[in-house]
Amino acid sequence: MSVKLGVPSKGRLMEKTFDWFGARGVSLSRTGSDREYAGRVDGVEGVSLVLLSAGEIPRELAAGRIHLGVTGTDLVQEKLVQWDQKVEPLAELGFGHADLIVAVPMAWVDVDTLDDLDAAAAAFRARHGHRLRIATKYHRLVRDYLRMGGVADYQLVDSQGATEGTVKNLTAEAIADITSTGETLRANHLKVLDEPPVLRSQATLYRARGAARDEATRAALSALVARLGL
Ligand SMILES: Nc1ncnc2c1ncn2[C@@H]1O[C@H](COP(=O)(O)OP(=O)(O)OP(=O)(O)O)[C@@H](O)[C@H]1O
Ligand SMILES: O=P(O)(O)OC[C@H]1O[C@H](OP(=O)(O)OP(=O)(O)O)[C@H](O)[C@@H]1O
Repeated sequence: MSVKLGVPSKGRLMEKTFDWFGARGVSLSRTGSDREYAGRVDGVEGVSLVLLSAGEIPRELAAGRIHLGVTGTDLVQEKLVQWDQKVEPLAELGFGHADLIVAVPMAWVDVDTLDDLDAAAAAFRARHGHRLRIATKYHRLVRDYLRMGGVADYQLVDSQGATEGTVKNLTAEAIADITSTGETLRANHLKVLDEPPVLRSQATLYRARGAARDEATRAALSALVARLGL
């Protein structure tokens, strides 16, 4: 069996991942038509490329269907319970940097910290009869962060995209999402809480723990990892 290397199939992470491997003598490329999710690996034996959504790579690693995978730290830590028992980070790749943050409307001049948010949430519930809504797709990470930060009286509402728009659309009062330049937040009149972020994320190469059970796959995996200088 060959080593299966999972790489994001499109978007911001794919090209930079190809560049990162290329700079280390391992050439990744897409084959076939623009729309065909097929690819090849040159420069090292016994490795095949699996093009996947970045969001699915954590699950594929945990299931052992791919041996190595590139995806964001945020997606691994959100999607895998006890992620460090399932995957091992081999290298931070130095791109795809983004912070997972909590943001509130700029107009909330009294809310800058988690303590302020907790007070605002209690006041909101007293006034409106329902809990303050925070829109996010990072349910697990955000719930843990708010619990540690002492924020109690809120509810998470699911948002799988365009999360910053939920406040304007009146489906949430606050959001928790990834930001890099901050432009999307500013354009939607939101400000980041003056606290450490929930998580600082970047693209990372992970190895599936417990994958590569046969000797040939283990040897090919070791050769690839050595070739990458890890
Ligand atoms: N603005 C940004 N700048 C840098 N990195 C970002 C930004 N937004 C998201 N990311 C990172 O890119 C990675 C992939 O996110 P993305 O939402 O594109 O994946 P996805 O949901 O699997 O996409 P798709 O399902 O459309 O393939 C995540 O790790 C995320 O942290
Ligand atoms: O700080 P910025 O540089 O403005 O980037 C942040 C935006 O980028 C991501 O969205 P993406 O483009 O992946 O679209 P999405 O809303 O569909 O997730 C993220 O969810 C933010 O909305």
